[in-house]
Amino acid sequence: MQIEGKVALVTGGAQGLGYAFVQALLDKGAKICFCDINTNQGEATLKQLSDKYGAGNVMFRRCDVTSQKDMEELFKATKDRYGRIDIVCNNAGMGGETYPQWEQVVDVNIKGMTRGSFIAFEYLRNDKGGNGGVIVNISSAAGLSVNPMSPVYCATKTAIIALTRCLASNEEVRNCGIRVNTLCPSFADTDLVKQISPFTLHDDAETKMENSAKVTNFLSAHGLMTTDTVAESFMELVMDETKNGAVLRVSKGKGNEYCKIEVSV
Ligand SMILES: NC(=O)c1ccc[n+]([C@@H]2O[C@H](COP(=O)([O-])OP(=O)(O)OC[C@H]3O[C@@H](n4cnc5c(N)ncnc54)[C@H](O)[C@@H]3O)[C@@H](O)[C@H]2O)c1
Ligand SMILES: CC[C@@H](O)/C=C/C=C\C[C@@H](O)/C=C/C=C/C=C\[C@@H](O)CCCC(=O)O
Repeated sequence: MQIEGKVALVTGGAQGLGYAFVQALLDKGAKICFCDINTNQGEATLKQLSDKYGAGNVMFRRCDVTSQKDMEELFKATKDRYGRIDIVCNNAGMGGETYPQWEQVVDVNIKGMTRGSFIAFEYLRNDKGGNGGVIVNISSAAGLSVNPMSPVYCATKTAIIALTRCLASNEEVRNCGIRVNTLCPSFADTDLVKQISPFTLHDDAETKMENSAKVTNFLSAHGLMTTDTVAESFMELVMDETKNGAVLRVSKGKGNEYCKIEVSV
């Protein structure tokens, strides 16, 4: 896929991996709409990107991906501004293993990405005025190899792999010219990783210290990628038109690994 002149929508683009995906797309000549629930960070990122790439090539809207109304308005505003949508990155996500945060994790990580995929179909489908295109859902290596410290987060990321594989292998979706891929990064240097707090049955200080040490050891064992490294893998899923239903794991230690997840037909 040639990126020059294409229009991309990225959720959770104010910082972290989403911000890196936005920059990688702008570097290739895309026009961008990014959203985020964090208005202050979104506005600050918008100013930075507008100064660098031109205000006509990037827009920001506050949007909560758990809100159907917000997301419908986001897609409509993007189409109204740029006249088309070709690329959708469902990136917004969060971690959390205790009540009530874990319910928000499920809402954002599963329902938010499902919502973003389904609304994207209405704008990309070439049988109803769209141009076809590609959806990249951001899962995680934690969706491929789970760990006892993040049961809820891992469950949500495994769900995204299943959602993506099912949608990509659906004949109706394929016949509308839409590709659906998922990226499964291992650890990258973002706020989400800095704020990790593992699942635990105990709240005593000693257990918290033990769990904190486990997380630190886990992180150091896997290593941290830069967000730009992850963005390179993301762009491969966007630009390579042979990639549909791809499950791409990327890690500091092993780089890119395409994973085979069975689809029963
Ligand atoms: N950082 C990693 O190591 C890593 C690894 C694998 C997968 N991921 C995934 O990458 C994605 C981005 O995470 P990140 O590491 O950049 O974290 P981050 O916390 O730096 O960025 C996430 C962004 O999403 C936004 N967001 C959260 N909830 C939202 C909502 N309801 N509506 C709109 N925006 C919302 C946040 O405000 C933030 O700007 C997530 O889906 C995460 O699970 C991250
Ligand atoms: C230290 C392992 C980590 O998964 C533990 C997390 C504990 C609780 C918080 C949880 O809700 C959030 C997890 C966030 C993980 C961030 C990045 C992962 O997506 C990367 C997975 C790396 C891997 O498993 O190879």
